[in-house]
Amino acid sequence: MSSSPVPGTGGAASEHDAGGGGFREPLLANCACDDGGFHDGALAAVVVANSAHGGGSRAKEKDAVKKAKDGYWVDVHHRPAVADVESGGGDRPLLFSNKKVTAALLYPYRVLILVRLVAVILFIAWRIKHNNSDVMWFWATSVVGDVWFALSWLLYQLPKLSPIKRTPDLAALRRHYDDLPDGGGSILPGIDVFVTTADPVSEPVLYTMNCVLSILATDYPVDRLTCYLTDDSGALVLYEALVEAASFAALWAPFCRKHSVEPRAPESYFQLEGMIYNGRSPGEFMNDYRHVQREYEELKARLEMLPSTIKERSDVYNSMKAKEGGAHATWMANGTQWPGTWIEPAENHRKGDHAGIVKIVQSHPSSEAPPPAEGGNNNNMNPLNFDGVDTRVPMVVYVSREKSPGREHNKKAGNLNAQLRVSALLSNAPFTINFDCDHYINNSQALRAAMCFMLDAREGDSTGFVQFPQRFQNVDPTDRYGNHNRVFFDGAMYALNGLQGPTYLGTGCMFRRLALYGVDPPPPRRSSDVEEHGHGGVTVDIDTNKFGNSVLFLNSVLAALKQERRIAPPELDEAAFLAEMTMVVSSSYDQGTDWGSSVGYIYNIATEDIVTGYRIHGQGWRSMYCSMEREAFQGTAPINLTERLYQIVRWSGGSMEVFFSPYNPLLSGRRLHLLQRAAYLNFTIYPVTSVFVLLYAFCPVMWLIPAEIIIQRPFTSYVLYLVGVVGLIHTIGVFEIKWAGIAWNDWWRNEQFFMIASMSAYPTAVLHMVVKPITGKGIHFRVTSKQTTTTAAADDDGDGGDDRYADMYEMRWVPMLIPPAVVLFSNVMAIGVALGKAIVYNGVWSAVQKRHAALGILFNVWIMALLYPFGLAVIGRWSKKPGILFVLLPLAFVVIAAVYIGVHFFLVKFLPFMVI
Ligand SMILES: O=c1ccn([C@@H]2O[C@H](COP(=O)(O)OP(=O)(O)O[C@H]3O[C@H](CO)[C@@H](O)[C@H](O)[C@H]3O)[C@@H](O)[C@H]2O)c(=O)[nH]1
Ligand SMILES: [Mn+2]
Repeated sequence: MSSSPVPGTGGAASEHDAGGGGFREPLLANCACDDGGFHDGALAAVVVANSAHGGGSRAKEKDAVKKAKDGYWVDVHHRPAVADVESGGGDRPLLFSNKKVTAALLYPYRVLILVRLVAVILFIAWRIKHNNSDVMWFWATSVVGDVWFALSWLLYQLPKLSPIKRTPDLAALRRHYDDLPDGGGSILPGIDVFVTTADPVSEPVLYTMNCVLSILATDYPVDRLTCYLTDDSGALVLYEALVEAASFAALWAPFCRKHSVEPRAPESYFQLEGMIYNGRSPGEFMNDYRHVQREYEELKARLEMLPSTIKERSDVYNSMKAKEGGAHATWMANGTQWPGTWIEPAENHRKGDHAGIVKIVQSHPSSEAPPPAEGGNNNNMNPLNFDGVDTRVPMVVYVSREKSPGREHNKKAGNLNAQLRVSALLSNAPFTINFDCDHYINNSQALRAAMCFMLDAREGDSTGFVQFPQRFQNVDPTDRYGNHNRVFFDGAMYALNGLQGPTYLGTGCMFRRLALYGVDPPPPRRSSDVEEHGHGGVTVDIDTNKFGNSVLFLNSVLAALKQERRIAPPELDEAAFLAEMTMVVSSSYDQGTDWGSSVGYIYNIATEDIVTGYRIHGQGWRSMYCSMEREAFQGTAPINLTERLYQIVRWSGGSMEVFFSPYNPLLSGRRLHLLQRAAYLNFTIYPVTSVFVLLYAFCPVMWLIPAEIIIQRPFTSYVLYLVGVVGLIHTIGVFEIKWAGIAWNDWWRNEQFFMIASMSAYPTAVLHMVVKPITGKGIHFRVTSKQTTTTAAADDDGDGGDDRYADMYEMRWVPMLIPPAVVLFSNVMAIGVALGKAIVYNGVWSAVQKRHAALGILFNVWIMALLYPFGLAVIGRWSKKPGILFVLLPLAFVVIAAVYIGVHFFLVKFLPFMVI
């Protein structure tokens, strides 16, 4: 396919400008997600507000930012005739448009990269030539460090040379797949949606159910969608919560459809303050809204009560059965014992030791009464008027895989694989999408958007997965701990999008089922090939060694290869079918098969996401990064520094594990694009950089010793070179910020977090790798804490501020925090002492010495600036007052300088031989 840029002319209708039948503009103008409820006044204002934008100035501001962002991108024009012949796609539509960075921005960006490359080479050559240092071992190590920095920067930078942005064309998808002229309904393919949860305690049930509800109410044909929740703890609470959520969905989903509500996660929706009504029935909105909100409050109350409801019920049953003796079981509402974990743990009923469970919570809509004909459906169950609205709810399935003591369960990857197999038996949709339980669908068009990429005429068939950016809703406005990660999500990922595609990021990713099964992409079709269904031209061994011992599962793989779109469960003797489903989630199913290696999500690596994406790319599939005007998904991020760093340990350690695995990007992945390979290589080695960063960070200590120690002479040229190469990184950054459409703050936070992690999380991960051959233990997948301290820490400091970010001010000291603390402390000391020395030796120091001192201090200040968020974390709740460090630090410098001067003159007088 060839393409030519024609700036300024519109390409295919984009998600944003799709008119009429397409996606409407975001419904919400002003979504300050404050805790405040929805007052009647506000509600009235909503309905009246209509086009008079509630949050006018903010909306305008947003518009301006958006324009500025898009101003740096131009359409890549597609010449249909060429592509159609090449792809053999015949009548298949183009479903997305491409944009690339404008030449005016891209070329200077590339030139700067080249300039820096040259500068770095000159710098290293200069250092080697001037091997003159007061501490030679340090000199040698730092030269090695500089070479490493250079290589790792290259691996990081080269894949970013030609970023691409792609916008799904939802209107075209509707035209070609939904509103078919002959009234044939929708021909969209099925999607199996997976939600994983580790347990109901570390991952609040309310979040998980909101995730499920956002799926059940999303805009996709209900009979093509199945929602699976896999509970890795086998807890009855989660099963019953799912039952409750599915039944609430019967009200929630039609309400969302009728009033075009966004987002379709009720907790977030009911927190919205102002919105423009965009549905079809403004007159009925207020009444419906109040009714649904009341019902939702009741659902929440029931969810909260579940543990005690279950406990009380179980107590009653247990006392009834007391005479028969036996353990204290946990009982389901229907009077049978729960096969999973019990409140009072017992043999075969405790965490890590329980049976596999598959329960259909809500059956497939086809097995129920057909949707109401126009004007129908005003039954007693539903007091609202849902005339003409599809009131059906997609199929909902609860899964908990079997756990046995002494077996490796492979954490999230194992969980997802079990889900993949169960779904193959039940619905076998050709596409799957998975969510962490703390993420929800924020844009009800998101699944359709992903489908635009999967079904596109050009690259649809070779697209293995479609990844969306991860966005977070609970991060403080200053993003103190760099949770938004925009440099990664909007920089690195758009960059890869111009190569073979973004990496898999763990959540919000739609997969082609076959790509997950380890099947190769189909060979490019030529125009002479006839349009055929099925995965033509690829041979796959479908055997039990590869896929395991379930005949039904093997059949499902065959069906998937033929692209038979089964979505309703096969008709089979129910008992036998249940037995087979339980078998595919048994804890031994994977053993001796390719699950976890060449089939499914990959095992034994803490970042199952990166490596699974790598495996799929290595087979030649491509992936797509899907950006939407209204964020597709939202999730939560750890806003507590300790938690955040644990997460980084897992990511960086997991990434390095990839290097020492069969998925090493230097050696494997036969069909990887060269620069894509470079990017993956960078992912697997970047934490090593921290070893050298740490070394440099300790340099300021030299101020604390009496002698002047110069690590590289001539020192002035050295510092100037450093300023040059570091300065160039930031100049390149200025360009990158522009095309990535991010703020300077995002960039700076990223720099700061790289530094903080380089002193804590990354070296910890490196250490893990070093001792791994001895201990045999990999990086532990520790579930990221999601507990909100909002209620616990209710404003006890009386400052009246909101405590939404209470968790941010709590730092748990753990060993990995020692190095940054030492660096921070020695920097503060060093600056203070340097100040004292400058005063004491005023008039004694030569001009050169003064210059050296000034340059040294420059370095200290730089490190302090990078460590700023860490400094805030250290002072805990004091950091609520912005800018406090700017008072505290100078104070500390002055005190230290004074102490230094005092000690100095004391020594001069009494112990002259010890003068410092
Ligand atoms: O034994 C386990 C452990 C975790 N999970 C699930 O895995 C998901 C992610 O776990 P979390 O602790 O929230 O990890 P994060 O640090 O938030 O996850 C990021 O990093 C992970 C890789 O390290 C990716 O898998 C995630 O998608 C990505 O959001 C959650 O839904 C968990 O329920 C399980 O199902 N079983
Ligand atoms: Mn998470």
